[in-house]
Amino acid sequence: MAQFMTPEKSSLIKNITHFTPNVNDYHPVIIRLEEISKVYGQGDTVVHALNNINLTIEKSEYCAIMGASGSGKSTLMNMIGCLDSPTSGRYYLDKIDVSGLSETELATVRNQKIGFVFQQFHLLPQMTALENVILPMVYAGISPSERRDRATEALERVGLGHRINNKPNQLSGGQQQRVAVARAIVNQPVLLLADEPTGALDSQTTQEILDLFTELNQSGMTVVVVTHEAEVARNSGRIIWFRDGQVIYSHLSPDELHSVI
Ligand SMILES: Nc1ncnc2c1ncn2[C@@H]1O[C@H](COP(=O)(O)OP(=O)(O)OP(=O)(O)O)[C@@H](O)[C@H]1O
Repeated sequence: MAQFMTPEKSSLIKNITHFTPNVNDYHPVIIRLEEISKVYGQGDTVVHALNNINLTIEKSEYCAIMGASGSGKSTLMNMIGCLDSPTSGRYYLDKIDVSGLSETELATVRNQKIGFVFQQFHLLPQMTALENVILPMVYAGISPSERRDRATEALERVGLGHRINNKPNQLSGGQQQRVAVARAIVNQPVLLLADEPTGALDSQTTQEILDLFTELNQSGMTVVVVTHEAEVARNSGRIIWFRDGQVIYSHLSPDELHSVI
């Protein structure tokens, strides 16, 4: 990734504290949360949205985060995605201690390390599929000629090589989510982080997106999906179950899910 960084971004990353890696580790830890808490409000209105979370996710794992409404899933997703900072605790993403980073540094880490997929796709309507996928590479400082090649390749990978010049309103919901996945993977992130990625899709299209996640995971991508849907969680290899801001089960298998819901 370093060759794609602008000099400013490269120096930012150099200043970030690194977690000491275990060189013999075949499954490097991509996400390590140590005693992470997130507290909103104070006094009578205090909410412990995350309460002393310890969690690790290794490279090439495919995890689903589940739990009742209000259990802390979105707060955790924001934390893992470097969109919010914890009240206390440490978070290491790909061995970088991100807990104490500034907004600018967090934005750089997000751009380089994480691909996001959201329920509502969040594509820019005036841009073509290709231009939408090119966008994160502009922020990453990649040369214009390389941007086009890589965006085309990413769209081909999600099965949309024939629709690269279509705008979002000329594509189905499933196709728009595929564009969003192409945009998420184009900077070769260490983590694909999806928040209710099939919430706006019908069951057939849901399966297509789940198959795409499986394929990406089988090629080595670490995938974390926040979901309410058992069907989506069962597609993963490991389910993390939340209740009241705490991890109740950290390693449920898809077969064990029926005993919890
Ligand atoms: N900005 C905020 N200010 C105050 N309380 C908040 C804030 N954001 C979340 N909370 C509270 O933190 C707790 C966890 O919320 P969170 O949104 O993480 O849950 P969730 O599991 O994602 O819920 P849902 O499935 O309904 O999206 C809830 O009690 C919520 O009301």
